[in-house]
Amino acid sequence: MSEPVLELKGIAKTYNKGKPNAVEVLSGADLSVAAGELVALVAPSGAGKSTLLHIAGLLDVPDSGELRICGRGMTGLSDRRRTAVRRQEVGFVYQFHHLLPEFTALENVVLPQLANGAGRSEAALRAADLLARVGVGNRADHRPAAMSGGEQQRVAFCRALANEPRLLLADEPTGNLDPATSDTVFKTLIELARGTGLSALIATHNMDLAGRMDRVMRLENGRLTVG
Ligand SMILES: Nc1ncnc2c1ncn2[C@@H]1O[C@H](COP(=O)(O)OP(=O)(O)OP(=O)(O)O)[C@@H](O)[C@H]1O
Repeated sequence: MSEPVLELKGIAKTYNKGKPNAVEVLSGADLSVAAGELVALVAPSGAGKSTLLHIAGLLDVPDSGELRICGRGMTGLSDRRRTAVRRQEVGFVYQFHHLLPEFTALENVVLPQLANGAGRSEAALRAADLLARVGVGNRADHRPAAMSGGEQQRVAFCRALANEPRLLLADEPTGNLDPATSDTVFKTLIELARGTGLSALIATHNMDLAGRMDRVMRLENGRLTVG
């Protein structure tokens, strides 16, 4: 069997450590996500979901514990190496799309590829293909403000997958949408993930949506348990 794409072992994180306002958020979180596996992350508000996703995506560092991405240990890596791993192996989707407002949908999906060394025409082809796959090919020349919330979020998925990451991390990716749009957009995300064979850890409050994934993990009291 191939090695896990994401492995967390004993991850601990306390904000403002040693101060009177210290907040212990993670206290030994363990998780392993296999290649091609889609895992839902459910947690009460404030339980540390975003903190966990930021650590898994190399945007934050734990106080202790071990993080491995695609079999490689991340402890002690320089900022430069961490940025390179994040750019190549990890895609992020947030609750709000965070697309660049002055660029079109296509350009928003092209730019991360250029930053990763791709040529312009190759990047444009891939962007157009991704946009078509999630049903917004006809919005490629629109700026974010001229798209619906569901369309903006579909473009955000494409941007997250632009550099063919092995791991997708999503923090309530449809939390900002009405229930019907959320449902169709979430389905699109799952189909896209399944179609590209990537692994994903997707936080959601919606148990119905979580149930469509391979496994549900619950974050509570600083630890992860089977949901
Ligand atoms: N930079 C910070 N400094 C101090 N405390 C923080 C910081 N970031 C988060 N926290 C606290 O850590 C806890 C976990 O925050 P986090 O954002 O990870 O939770 P969450 O599960 O994503 O919450 P929500 O579902 O409400 O978005 C919260 O109590 C929060 O107030």
